[in-house]
Amino acid sequence: MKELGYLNKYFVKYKWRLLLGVIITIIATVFKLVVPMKVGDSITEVKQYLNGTITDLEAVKHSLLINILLLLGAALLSGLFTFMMRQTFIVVSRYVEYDLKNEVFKHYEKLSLGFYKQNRTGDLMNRISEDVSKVRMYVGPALMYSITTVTLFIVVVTYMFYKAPILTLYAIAPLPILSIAIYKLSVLINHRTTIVQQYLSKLTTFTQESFSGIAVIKAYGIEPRTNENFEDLAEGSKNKNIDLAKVQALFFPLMMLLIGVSNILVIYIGGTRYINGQIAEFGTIVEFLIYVNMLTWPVAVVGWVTSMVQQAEASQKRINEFLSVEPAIQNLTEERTPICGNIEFNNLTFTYPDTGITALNNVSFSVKPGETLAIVGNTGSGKSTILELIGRLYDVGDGMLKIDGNSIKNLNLNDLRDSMGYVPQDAFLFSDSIKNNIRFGKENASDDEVREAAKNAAVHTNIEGFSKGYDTVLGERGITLSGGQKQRVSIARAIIKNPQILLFDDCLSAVDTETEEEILQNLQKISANKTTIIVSHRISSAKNADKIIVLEDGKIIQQGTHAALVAKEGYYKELYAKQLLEKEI
Ligand SMILES: Nc1ncnc2c1ncn2[C@@H]1O[C@H](COP(=O)(O)OP(=O)(O)OP(=O)(O)O)[C@@H](O)[C@H]1O
Repeated sequence: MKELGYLNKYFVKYKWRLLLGVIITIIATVFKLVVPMKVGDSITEVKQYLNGTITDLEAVKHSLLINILLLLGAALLSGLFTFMMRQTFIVVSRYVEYDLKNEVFKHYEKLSLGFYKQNRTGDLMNRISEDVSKVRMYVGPALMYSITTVTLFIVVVTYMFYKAPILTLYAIAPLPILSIAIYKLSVLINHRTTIVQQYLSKLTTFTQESFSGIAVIKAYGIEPRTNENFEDLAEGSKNKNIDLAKVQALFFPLMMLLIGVSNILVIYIGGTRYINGQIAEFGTIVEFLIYVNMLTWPVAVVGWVTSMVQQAEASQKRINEFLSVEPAIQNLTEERTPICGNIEFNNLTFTYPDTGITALNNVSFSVKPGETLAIVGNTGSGKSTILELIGRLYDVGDGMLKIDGNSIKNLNLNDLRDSMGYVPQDAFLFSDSIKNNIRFGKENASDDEVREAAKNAAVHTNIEGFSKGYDTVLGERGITLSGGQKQRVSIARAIIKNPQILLFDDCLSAVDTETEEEILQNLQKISANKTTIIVSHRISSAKNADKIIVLEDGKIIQQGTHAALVAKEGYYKELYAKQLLEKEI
């Protein structure tokens, strides 16, 4: 229960509703008690009439009618309060589920990229959905059934003891066995359910991957092999489901068996004691039969609830594990720090903490507002790492990377990120309209602003070509954009933000050279007093930059303007010559 203690704050938050739930549960239980009492009374009266103890038939009939009305009233009220009880406990559990999901999601968002690399997306999703659902079972049904059981036990068993103590002992004797048996069975069911879920998750992942990669599967003609793999997984899943069904099928027969034993005991012991005159009223036997049946479910539930709580504890432990992860990147100042865009790398060496790869080695350069810096170099030479560090997606040692003369860590993280328009290497667009994807950079942008940004990113004409224009929906159920179109929508998203620093990570690679030229010219106008950094493999993207740096294995091997670099022997000149040749061919 240590881990579940985390939820106490939610119990405090919803204390009044929960208290109301407890009161309603007690009232519902008291009304439940009236039903067997009146049945017992009615049987006793009929028996007394048959014995001749009572002779007035009309009085018996009248009394029976009153009992029936009371019984009906009590049953209705008990039903109404049971309904209200569910409305309080189950509704509170849904509120807690909602709060917890939001809390976990917000925390996930704060965590840095390293966390996402260390943990699988499936795991993250499971903790926010499956695990939170299991925790809800503790807050809702487990709590509700525990309170019902305790109240019912206190009220019913006390009354039973008052009526016939020895018979009560015999009647409730098999109930602990029932509770333990159900607990054991629930543990088994939960264990097998977990296995079934694991198989289901494998099956879902396989299906999802197969359909995402359907083009590759068809192109390679491997449908039969894929079918076989699917069949194997489905076969495994089926067998595990059958295993689960076997133990689930035991649940009710086991309950029935133990209720049967209690019933037999009540009839036998009750009958004998009535004959011996140790029980005054015949109706008590019938009344006890109803009580035993009433107690069975709550007692069975003790076992079920125990395993539910165990599962919730395990799930909360998993949730707490992630909630206790501190974001590696912390905002160290609440003070506002507007950004001008003076970027300075000073003998910076950076090693990725998780892989130990040194991506940058003693790198120094600077770039001012109004300037464009181009970074070229082989794949894996550290170009993207430079942009990630400027965006503070990773932290560097103190003082190595300065913006506007301050160490990047001393800047307000929100101001820093607000001042940036970052276009990553793999353009990621959301399953939403093109308009909203561009607006992502500026939430309240007008249609005209969206259009203007798209024009500057040279994608306006393409978008107009779609029948629904800017309202065209992208993603799984929408249209698929070409690689170049995606890159340009992603550029429009950065442009519309009108940031002080523009970071383009090889985001023109899928665009033809003419369009590239058009975009670069537009960018020159837009970024007149902004700091722009363009990472590229193409000289055409770099040639107009104010400064160019060439990276190799994390080190700057050349720097200068295009004119200066083509005049010197080295990587840049070779690349230029090669790309010029390719263009001519
Ligand atoms: N998130 C990361 N975690 C660990 N190592 C990384 C990470 N990103 C990149 N690396 C490693 O750092 C080195 C530099 O990578 P980087 O992405 O900066 O190169 P790049 O020049 O941008 O390459 P490309 O042109 O292929 O995009 C590579 O060896 C890469 O494997």
